[in-house]
Amino acid sequence: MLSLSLRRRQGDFHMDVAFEAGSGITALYGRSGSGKTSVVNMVAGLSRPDSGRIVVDGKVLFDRDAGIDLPPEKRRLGYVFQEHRLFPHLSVEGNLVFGRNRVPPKDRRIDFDQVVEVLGIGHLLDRRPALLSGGEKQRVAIGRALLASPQILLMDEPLASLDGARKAELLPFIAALAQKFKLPILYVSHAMDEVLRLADTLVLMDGGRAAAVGPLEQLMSDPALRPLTGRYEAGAVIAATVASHDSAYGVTRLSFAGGTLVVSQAEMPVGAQVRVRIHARDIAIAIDPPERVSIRNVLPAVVTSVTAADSFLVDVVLSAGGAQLWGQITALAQAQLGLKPGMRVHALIKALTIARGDVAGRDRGSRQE
Ligand SMILES: Nc1ncnc2c1ncn2[C@@H]1O[C@H](COP(=O)(O)OP(=O)(O)OP(=O)(O)O)[C@@H](O)[C@H]1O
Repeated sequence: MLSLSLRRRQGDFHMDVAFEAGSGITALYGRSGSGKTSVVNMVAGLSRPDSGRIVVDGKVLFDRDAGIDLPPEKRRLGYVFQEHRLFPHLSVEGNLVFGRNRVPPKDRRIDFDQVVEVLGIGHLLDRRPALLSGGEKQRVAIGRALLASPQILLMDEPLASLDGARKAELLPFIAALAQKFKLPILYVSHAMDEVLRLADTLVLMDGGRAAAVGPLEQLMSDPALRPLTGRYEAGAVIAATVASHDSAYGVTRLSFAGGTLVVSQAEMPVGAQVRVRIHARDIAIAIDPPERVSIRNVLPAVVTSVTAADSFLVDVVLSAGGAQLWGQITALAQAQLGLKPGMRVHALIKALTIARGDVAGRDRGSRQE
């Protein structure tokens, strides 16, 4: 568990950040200049806060009042940067061994062979970094950081320098790390597709502050946070499990807290954990249960909040069995329906509007997308 509370003035910019990050992947998300890298650098010991405290798993890394400020090499952190920073004169194996040798044998808790296997780099061990693709280099850099048996892994835009295909190749490896090595990860990104795929917890950074911290599904489905999440299209994100495939009709059924969702057939095994993005504009709301309607997803729900987004649109947050859905209807529709918190309604979602890219695999046990 990472717990931090930090203040630092850098030029005109004031950082004043506090949050806690538990197990799994915690994403620091925010626009350029919001302070994401500054947080990671302070945790790593690469820059010094003016005041505050940083604790990882009960170990105090920095405490201004107590006069504690461990140097980077004593912090037991792994750091993966945007660019790989591998040693060019060493082979892949040499780079990995370098990482492992940074810690005395008694403190090594991450197995060399397992790292090689999880990252799929066994066939590259003899090669020099210059002969690797961008994605392969980054996998080796991750392996080197892991083998130093860190208490937490810091990843600062590790995919930013890769093209779309390499990025897609690396995402499942990163998703597998936190679980396979029981290692919390602090992951900096300004790319929402990465964050959706990876993050358990989201820290929304804004102007040097952690403006909101919480489970990703909750923060993404909150219209009030739209100024921070909203460069991305409005909508909810729900956690679900692949329940069945129906090849005859080309559909997949996903089960989630609020019932079953039918989507176009997904290439994922039954039982896989997924995250589904449902765009606010694709939710229609009916007060009475609709009959003989083409829409397959009709979910009973309760209205949680109704807020005008602008003069034309109204945001309606719904709870479907505890899962939060976010719909947008016109102000005209709201004038006729008169939705209020507590009302029982039916959320209608066209299966067609949930595109393949909206269903992201979360099955960290496999390397499948
Ligand atoms: N050493 C420094 N001295 C003065 N100002 C700095 C220093 N380092 C960063 N800043 C400023 O602090 C602010 C936060 O920078 P930071 O790099 O943490 O943002 P970021 O959210 O990681 O941005 P990006 O997504 O562009 O990498 C910026 O306004 C930046 O110009």
